[in-house]
Amino acid sequence: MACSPAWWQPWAASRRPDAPPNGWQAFCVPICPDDRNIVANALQRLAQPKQIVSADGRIARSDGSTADIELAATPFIIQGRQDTLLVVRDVSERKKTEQKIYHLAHHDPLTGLANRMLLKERLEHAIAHAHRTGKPLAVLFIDLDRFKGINDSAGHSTGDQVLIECAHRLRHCLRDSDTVARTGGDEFLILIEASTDPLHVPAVAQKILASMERPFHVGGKEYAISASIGISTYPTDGSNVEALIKHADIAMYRAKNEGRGGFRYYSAAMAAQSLERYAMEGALRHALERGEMELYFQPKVTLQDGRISGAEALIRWHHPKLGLLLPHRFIPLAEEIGLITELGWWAIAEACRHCRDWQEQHLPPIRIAVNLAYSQFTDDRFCDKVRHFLQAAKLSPSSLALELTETMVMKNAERLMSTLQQLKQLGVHLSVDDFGTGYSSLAFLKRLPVDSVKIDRSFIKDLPGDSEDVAITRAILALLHSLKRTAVAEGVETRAQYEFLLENGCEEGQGYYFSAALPHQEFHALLADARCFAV
Ligand SMILES: Nc1nc2c(ncn2[C@@H]2O[C@H](COP(=O)(O)O[C@H]3[C@@H](O)[C@H](n4cnc5c(=O)[nH]c(N)nc54)O[C@@H]3COP(=O)(O)O)[C@@H](O)[C@H]2O)c(=O)[nH]1
Repeated sequence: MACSPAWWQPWAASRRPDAPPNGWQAFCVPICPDDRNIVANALQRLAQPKQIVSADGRIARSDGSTADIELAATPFIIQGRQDTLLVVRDVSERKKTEQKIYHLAHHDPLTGLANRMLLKERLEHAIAHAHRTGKPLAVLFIDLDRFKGINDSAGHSTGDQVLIECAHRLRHCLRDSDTVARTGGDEFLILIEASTDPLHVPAVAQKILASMERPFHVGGKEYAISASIGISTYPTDGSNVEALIKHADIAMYRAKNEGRGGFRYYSAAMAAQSLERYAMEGALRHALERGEMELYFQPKVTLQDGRISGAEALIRWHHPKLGLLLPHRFIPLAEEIGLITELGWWAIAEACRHCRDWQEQHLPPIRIAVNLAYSQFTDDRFCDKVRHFLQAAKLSPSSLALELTETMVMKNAERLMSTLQQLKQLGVHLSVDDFGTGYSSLAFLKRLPVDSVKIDRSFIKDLPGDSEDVAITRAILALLHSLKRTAVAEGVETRAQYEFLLENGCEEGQGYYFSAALPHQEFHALLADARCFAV
């Protein structure tokens, strides 16, 4: 066997044997010991005539590093004698590029975690292994709670830093043999293999939840999020990659719906509910274009004289199969799937149109109130859009009231303050809904440019019998009066409640004692009647 001098170069001239390299043993010297068998095995296949064989291996460089090589052996016959031409190429650069491409294709560029493709590959191997060994495995589907709020309020680069830190914390909660993947914006999948201890997976889930609840520090500011986790296990919850991921996802949705910051194992009952949810989602996406949404109107009454001062527009859905649905059956879903903004603008346009119609028919003038969703209100052009809808309906801004919950305002007070001020300048009436449930400070309430505050029905419910609610309601009324805000009591259901509120100076009330929410024709009739609710 004769080798060209180039074969020895990378390995080191100084280490070249004195005698010219000869024979298989000598040829193998530069090849890394671990790879010699691979090369030898490949060359043995040359025993088959006319066969070209190739093999990959590594050679040791003089500096201690290694180079990737590719060997191609071609048998040939010269003057009746069989020989072999062995061509060896340094393919280190090509290998590096291949590895780079593989890494890019299998990893998330932001966090460096595995991506969905790699997770699926590993899960497929893990399922095969679990099938052979009988050791179960678990898939954890993690979705961050309130992450979108960070992106919306602090910007995407802050959001990115939070995601990087999340990835770091997740890795710390797991063994090296487990796989953590980022599979979407704020979604992560984890593969836990060979979890024979039944307490191991819930313990990991708890550890992850605790680690996500620690505050995140970015750019000198502190951010709080939590995580919801769904868990599926092999073989109980599925026998293939798709089923296990889908079922962990369903369980995650359940964890989220049950209050966030927790984990749930998948169960077959969840699948049925999830099908129901998908059907509901599909129907909701078409409800507006199919004309299935309707606004109902509940009167607001001036307690002193019993006259209708306004109405709250409350959305209803005529579901083609389920009949008339109240907002709690579909508003949370509309929020989740991003449809709430469209529904919200439809409600504003529709409420303005009805209010203008009543004015044109010379009914007693009233102000129409519409509920806002948080995502709708955080739109930078919110005020311009409101102005546009008012102009389109030819309605004066003072005839429109917008209701925001206290929790909504507290979520991002500083950013929303400027929108509130713009709306105030426009002349729209602003009202804080569900007051008393959101822990806003008195100083904060004083700064809020709102006209009226609705006292949450939980304080009204047990009036006047419950001494604590009596004290709280009196305190809220005194506070609102000193801040010169109009007080509106929600959920007034009895005459005793009405009298208590009237005696304590509450200006307006809304509730079944006066009227439930009504379809627009019935509300029109009530208004035309110039009905006075005072007794
Ligand atoms: N973003 C949007 N949210 C909307 C819209 N329309 C409604 N909503 C939200 O749904 C919440 C519930 O509405 P609804 O089921 O219609 O309930 C309202 C009343 O029917 C109910 N109510 C009224 N009087 C009483 C009463 O005496 N007792 C009692 N137990 N319930 C009563 O309260 C709801 C109105 O309350 P509030 O808004 O707090 O004044 C609704 O609260 C909105 O959050 C929409 O278009 N967009």
